[in-house]
Amino acid sequence: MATPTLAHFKLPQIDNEPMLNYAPGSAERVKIEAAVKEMIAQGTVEVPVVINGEKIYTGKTCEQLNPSNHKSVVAKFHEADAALTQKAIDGALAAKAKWESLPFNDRVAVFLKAADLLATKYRYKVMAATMLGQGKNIWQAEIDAAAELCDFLRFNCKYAEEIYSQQPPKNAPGTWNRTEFRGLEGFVLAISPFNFTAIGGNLPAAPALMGNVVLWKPSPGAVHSNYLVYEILVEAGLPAGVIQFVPGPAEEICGHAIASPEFSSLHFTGSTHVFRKLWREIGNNIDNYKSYPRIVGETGGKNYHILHPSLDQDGVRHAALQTIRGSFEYQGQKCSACSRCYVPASQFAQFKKDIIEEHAKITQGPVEEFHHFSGPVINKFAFDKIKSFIDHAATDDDCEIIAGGKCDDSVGYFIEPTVIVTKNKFAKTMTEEIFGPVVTIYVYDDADFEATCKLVGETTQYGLTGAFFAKDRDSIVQGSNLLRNTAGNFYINDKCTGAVVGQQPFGGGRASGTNDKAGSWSLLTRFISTRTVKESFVPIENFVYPSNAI
Ligand SMILES: NC(=O)c1ccc[n+]([C@@H]2O[C@H](COP(=O)([O-])OP(=O)(O)OC[C@H]3O[C@@H](n4cnc5c(N)ncnc54)[C@H](O)[C@@H]3O)[C@@H](O)[C@H]2O)c1
Ligand SMILES: N[C@@H](CCC=O)C(=O)O
Repeated sequence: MATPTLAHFKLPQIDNEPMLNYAPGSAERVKIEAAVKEMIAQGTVEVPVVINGEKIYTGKTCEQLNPSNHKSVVAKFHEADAALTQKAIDGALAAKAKWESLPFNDRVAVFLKAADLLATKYRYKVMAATMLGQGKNIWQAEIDAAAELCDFLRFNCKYAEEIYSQQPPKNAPGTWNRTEFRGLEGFVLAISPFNFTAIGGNLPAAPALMGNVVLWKPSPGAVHSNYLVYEILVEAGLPAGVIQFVPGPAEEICGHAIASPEFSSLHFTGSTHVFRKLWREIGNNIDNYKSYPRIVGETGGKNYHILHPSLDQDGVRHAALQTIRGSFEYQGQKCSACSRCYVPASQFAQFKKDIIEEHAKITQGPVEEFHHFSGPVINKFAFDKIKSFIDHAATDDDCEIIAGGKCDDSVGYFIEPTVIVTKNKFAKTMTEEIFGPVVTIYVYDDADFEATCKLVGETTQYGLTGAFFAKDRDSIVQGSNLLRNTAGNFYINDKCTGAVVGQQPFGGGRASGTNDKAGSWSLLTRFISTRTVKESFVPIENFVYPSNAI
């Protein structure tokens, strides 16, 4: 039965999800503490593969460990394989026609409802899973699993509505022109990282909202929280098959999906080398696809803070505090985390003193000791990798560790927030992505500000985020111009992390990604294939034109 269109519906007002503050004794603090305790008491959770609404327990399982205490298994998840991936593709394609023909308001309602369920009924549960599974403290879990994910789900609806309202401005007499924003033919493959529950949710949800069907391969480091998000979408009314939840071996699942002629798009967030590998696989398979696949990927970074010589004492202190936050929040495991810092020689003594004094106030420990600013890194692989950077700096004559540097994986994967000062502008820790709580400072001559801006752009292959601290407007304009192509998200007198959906659309260029800007309308345009429709109302009477008259 055709669906009648009986009105143009207006979306509810879309605003950022208000962030709660979780001060000790507050109502929300009591609730999150209770949710964490309940989740610990519940023990290991079993997570299935979900295909066409069916929960599949394959029996081939993998464990997600609690990074604060690696003896504790957060989740045992069942793994899909190539055969199940094919079943997921077939099921998704079968679900597509009904899903994309659902009226826009009904599609939107699923995601708005999911956001409301997350903000209320499931807020503390998803936060607790993000804390215990991904090693976030309360505040980091709130800004990710509650606020950012609600914002993605809601703002996507607003942006989709704006896209749908873009119609041809002109119609010749007797005709009517329209634009349809179709989903892509085939299916989208969404591959998500461990570090943001919100990104996990957005990678499949954004294309699904635009009428696509999606295979979601979550990160093994975030399976529990991601599965809860999946269940919320289902409770909100997402039809079976529209998003297929397929955890398991990345190469087997993703390789099979990318080899399918029906593969229409990659929506990826993760490391640069994995994205490049996938891009190559897609390129190698180009003759077999029904359509040219859309490749969307947000990847690594080597983000910077740079201080201008114009800063006064307050400005330097502000930059030092923002550097502590930008480098060490969530143990530096944000793609946007500050990892290198350029300080003029005239300000270095004060900056160093401020950094060391503030660093001494950082406490670190398991996430269920709720007051800690710093927690564990995600797993043994990350621990060993980050430690190797610190070990390298410890033996490098050009480098001095001025704060932190200790690593302990006896119970959880703890790495002290570490500050290195280097004389080598191309030191290993100035050039390579570490993805951990390590920041390296390079001191430049005040007279070399312009050259240092050039250096910022030439030191790494990345271009994700950067922050510039300066006092007067002329310096701000100068720095902003010189640093234009070094970052997709550029901050003036603020830290280089903490982008908010609806406020700072997020993404970078160069090796940091395709810069399609998560949390904006432009990302959504990657998952649509427009159809232009012209309708004529009046029959023609002759095929010749006046100019053909003799
Ligand atoms: N630019 C951004 O917006 C952004 C946001 C978050 C994280 N990141 C980046 O993500 C990285 C950290 O996340 P991570 O450790 O989860 O990244 P990762 O690249 O190790 O994993 C990301 C996803 O890719 C999958 N994967 C790994 N190898 C694969 C393969 N061979 N084929 C197919 N899939 C494969 C993983 O299982 C996971 O689901 C960092 O580099 C960080 O900068 C970027
Ligand atoms: N919204 C986040 C994105 C981080 C990616 O890992 C930030 O800017 O901190």
